[in-house]
Amino acid sequence: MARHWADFQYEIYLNGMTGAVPRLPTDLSRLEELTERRLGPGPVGYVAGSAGDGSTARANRAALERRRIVPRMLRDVHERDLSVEVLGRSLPAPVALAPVGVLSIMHPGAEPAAARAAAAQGVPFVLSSASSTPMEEVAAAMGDAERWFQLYWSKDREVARSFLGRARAAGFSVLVVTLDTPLLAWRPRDLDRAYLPFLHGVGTANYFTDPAFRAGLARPVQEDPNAAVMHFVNLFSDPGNTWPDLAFLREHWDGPIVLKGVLHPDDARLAADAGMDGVVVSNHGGRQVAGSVAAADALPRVAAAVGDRLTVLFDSGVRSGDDVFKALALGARAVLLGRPYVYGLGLDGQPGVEHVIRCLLAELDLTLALSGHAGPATVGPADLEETTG
Ligand SMILES: Cc1cc2nc3c(=O)[nH]c(=O)nc-3n(C[C@H](O)[C@H](O)[C@H](O)COP(=O)(O)O)c2cc1C
Ligand SMILES: O=C(O)C(=O)c1ccccc1
Repeated sequence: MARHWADFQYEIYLNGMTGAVPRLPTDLSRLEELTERRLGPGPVGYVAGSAGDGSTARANRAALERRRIVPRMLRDVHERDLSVEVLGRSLPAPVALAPVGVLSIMHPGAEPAAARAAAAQGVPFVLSSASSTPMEEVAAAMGDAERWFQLYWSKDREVARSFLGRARAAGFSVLVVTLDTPLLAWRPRDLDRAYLPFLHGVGTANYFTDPAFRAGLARPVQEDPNAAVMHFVNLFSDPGNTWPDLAFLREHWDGPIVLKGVLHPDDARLAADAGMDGVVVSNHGGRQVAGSVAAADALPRVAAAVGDRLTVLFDSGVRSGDDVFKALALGARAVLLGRPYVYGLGLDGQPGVEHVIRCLLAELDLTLALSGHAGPATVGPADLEETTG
């Protein structure tokens, strides 16, 4: 049975008959400001911050806003089904929650709260390597709901291998390997406050619980936490990796592998040549390369290059159902939702994340219907026009 996402709209109006209004805004682009007002600028600064002067994050929005939907009429949109096949799994809608580290800075419920929300709504949760909760605990909070694991590919191969084994054992099905963060970028908002969450021991839970990581420490984590943090910072990522190194991942992961942070069509082709299953077209929400191409501008080029060989996913700048529609039209099979769900978590824990997912998908359902589509399959480049102004 297809889920009727748009019913959330009537649910809200019906609840209004008894005087209730939603606890959070239904325009998700308003969440950032509200979160900052309620939580203060500190944690929100880390989440909202970007590389350089923030122009890449703005370019992500501009590239989506520049494209406008051209709705079609009289196409029978009475019965709709938003489900899609992605990497061999059937998803109820073309959306998953993006990997976001250090969620405990936003809410004490952290990753388990967000993961429960994703599970309750049936959308996949992608757990970050840099989560503030060990992956086994997050998995336990999710039952058998769909979960994917994001790998920060450690310099210590034994740690990377150990993470893959643990993730597999904990029921994570798809591996998302992030390529755009061999180093953390120049992020003035964090630099000006001299704030890096790891130095406060946040975002290291998977490492500190890992036998291979602990084997590299001279003394146990509890005895010398500062040394453990420094060890984490040193091995967290490996700027020395090159394309042939992907063979290591294929060897140690028997499910689908998706490369996150691909923007150039030639890199997408190299991913396909290396036997990968998919790519996430993403500039990390503008947090890595200042001045980078907007993700939505890169998307159609990557889709044209490898759309027939790889599953193309997208993130960076998605704030509404119509943004999801546009990403599908530009060639994405599904999108990852980033900052909006993190603000939902900060404002209201698990219910806040569920609110965000339900708003996004209700709006997508309505956008599809009002544009003449009964589901994602019929959406394509002809549904958009690009404005110049
Ligand atoms: C606070 C924060 C932490 C993030 N941590 C990770 C991470 O651990 N791994 C990863 O692959 N991407 C990480 N990302 C990037 C997201 O997965 C995603 O690419 C990005 O949020 C999309 O941009 P948007 O939020 O503007 O839509 C992080 C993003 C934010 C905002
Ligand atoms: O802040 C980020 O964007 C990010 O990707 C990250 C990297 C390491 C740990 C936590 C988050």
